[in-house]
Amino acid sequence: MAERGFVPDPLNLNRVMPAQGSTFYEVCKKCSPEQVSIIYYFGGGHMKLVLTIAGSDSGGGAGIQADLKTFSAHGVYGMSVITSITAQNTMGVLGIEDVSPDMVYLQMKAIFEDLYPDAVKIGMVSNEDIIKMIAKGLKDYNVKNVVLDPVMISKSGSYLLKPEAVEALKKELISLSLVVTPNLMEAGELIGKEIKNISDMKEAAKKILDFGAKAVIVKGGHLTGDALDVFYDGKEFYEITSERIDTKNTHGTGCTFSSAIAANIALGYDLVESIKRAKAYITGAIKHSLAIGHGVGPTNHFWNIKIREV
Ligand SMILES: Nc1ncnc2c1ncn2[C@@H]1O[C@H](COP(=O)(O)OP(=O)(O)OP(=O)(O)O)[C@@H](O)[C@H]1O
Ligand SMILES: Cc1ncc(COP(=O)(O)O)c(N)n1
Repeated sequence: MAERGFVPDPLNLNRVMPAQGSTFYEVCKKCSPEQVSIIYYFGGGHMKLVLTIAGSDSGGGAGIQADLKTFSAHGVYGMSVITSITAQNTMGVLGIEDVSPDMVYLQMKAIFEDLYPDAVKIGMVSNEDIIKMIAKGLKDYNVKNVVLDPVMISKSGSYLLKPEAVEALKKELISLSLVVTPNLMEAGELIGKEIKNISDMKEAAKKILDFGAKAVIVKGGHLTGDALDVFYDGKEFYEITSERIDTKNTHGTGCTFSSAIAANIALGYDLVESIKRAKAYITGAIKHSLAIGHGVGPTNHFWNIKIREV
């Protein structure tokens, strides 16, 4: 059944695709979270572009790999600036090798001078020199719509940001961001106080906003009870909640959530709506997470896309 320029998926896979030549693109508003909810636009030339500046996770569950999968699951065109290469799997991080700051800048130049993104997500930034170079790139190319995930320590306990670089992250990147997405520990590091409850989360959001971000969402994934995140934009607090899913397979949740926010911003949703959509997406990705590997398995980035029944 064709509607508003869309035709049914020719493979009859319960997915809707745009009619040839259509310029219409949107995420399906009618679909329930359990249904196929992405409509792909294949008309060419109209895809939104989203960039991730982050570390590579060889295991594919977090970092650049999670970000690009998330972008694809939202029907946006994904690009990457790699800051560090990690040798990593579901059990831990075996090693980290940082990319040189000059090479980080060159990747940014290559992208911004040709494929200017509609939104940018920043994840693992590793050290002070890389942070300064990213800040320079964002200023040189007047980059807006930055979603900053201040990644510090992996779930498996490895430092992904050198502890002495926390100040540089605060000083150089937060003020260039549309929204910052710390988890409890990261919010605590940024404000120098342990975060234990919702009232602490609100206090942290306020203080981080004072560092110059336009908005902050403090994620409560590591609390108990419902998975409650606190959003603050300087005017209002929103508590964005979902059921807590009982699974150990949560590798890359933060990366996936922040990338989904960036993808939704690129698609044209306002910040609060982008966060609500990203929350629905990460909740589904955790619900359908993958019990692969021997440790903390990854989320399922394509849970909402029915590709083929097997
Ligand atoms: N078990 C869970 N059930 C439902 N939602 C969850 C669960 N764990 C995390 N979340 C949600 O996932 C999103 C990411 O939060 P989380 O606190 O896990 O980020 P993070 O610690 O930065 O992730 P990462 O360690 O992968 O960087 C938030 O919206 C959070 O509420
Ligand atoms: C390259 C990279 N970036 C981010 C994370 C955080 O993800 P998690 O906390 O789930 O390990 C990671 N492990 N690796």
